Amino acid sequence: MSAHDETRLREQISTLGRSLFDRGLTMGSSGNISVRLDDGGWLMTPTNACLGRLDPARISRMDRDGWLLDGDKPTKESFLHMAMYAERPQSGAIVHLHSTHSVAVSCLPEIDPDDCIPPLTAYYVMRVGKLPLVPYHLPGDPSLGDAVRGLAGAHSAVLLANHGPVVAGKSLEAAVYATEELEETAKLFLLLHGRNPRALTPEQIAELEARFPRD
Ligand SMILES: O=C(CO)COP(=O)(O)O
Ligand SMILES: [Zn+2]
Repeated sequence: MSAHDETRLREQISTLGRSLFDRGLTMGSSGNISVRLDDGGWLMTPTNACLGRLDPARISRMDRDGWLLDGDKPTKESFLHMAMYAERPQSGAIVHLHSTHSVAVSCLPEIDPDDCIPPLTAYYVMRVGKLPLVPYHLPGDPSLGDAVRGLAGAHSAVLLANHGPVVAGKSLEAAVYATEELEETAKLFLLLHGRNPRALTPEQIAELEARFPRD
């Protein structure tokens, strides 16, 4: 990857981070973003950084073993991102947010831990699919990586209990789109609570998956 490409990726992380933050999709210094590099390493947002005010030059660059090569100290969830990448060679980027409605769903006692949000809309099926719940762990706890490893091969998105979503995509743009779709569908799910909404049928889901395969 050329220096120009890496510069472009650093700018894209900062631009999309600001867009997510400015729309209230994560608060304070919560959330983190990573992108896989051609050499097997990653760019990751620094720990305790506000996604709305990232400095492209200070984004952490790590090698394929997770050692910091330059930039600020990486997110405390770096091993969570790396565990997900290890299971998903097709994924080029990961977004983790504390987006309000998704976090709200992650706190509900009655959700199905194998599939937290029903298939309410076509775009949710196209961008997210089945969303498993990962049991609660401390933020930054290395055991979170192990918990995600078993699920990430079959799922591009997981929901951390009482915490928030972690979403992988082929590109950073794809991961951001999927995270936004997840948040909007979590909002719909909560809006429709108690109203017995009609979810898509297995046939409708199969048709979408055939026509618009996810990564
Ligand atoms: O969302 C977060 C932890 O889960 C934010 O942590 P970092 O500031 O270390 O990225
Ligand atoms: Zn978090």
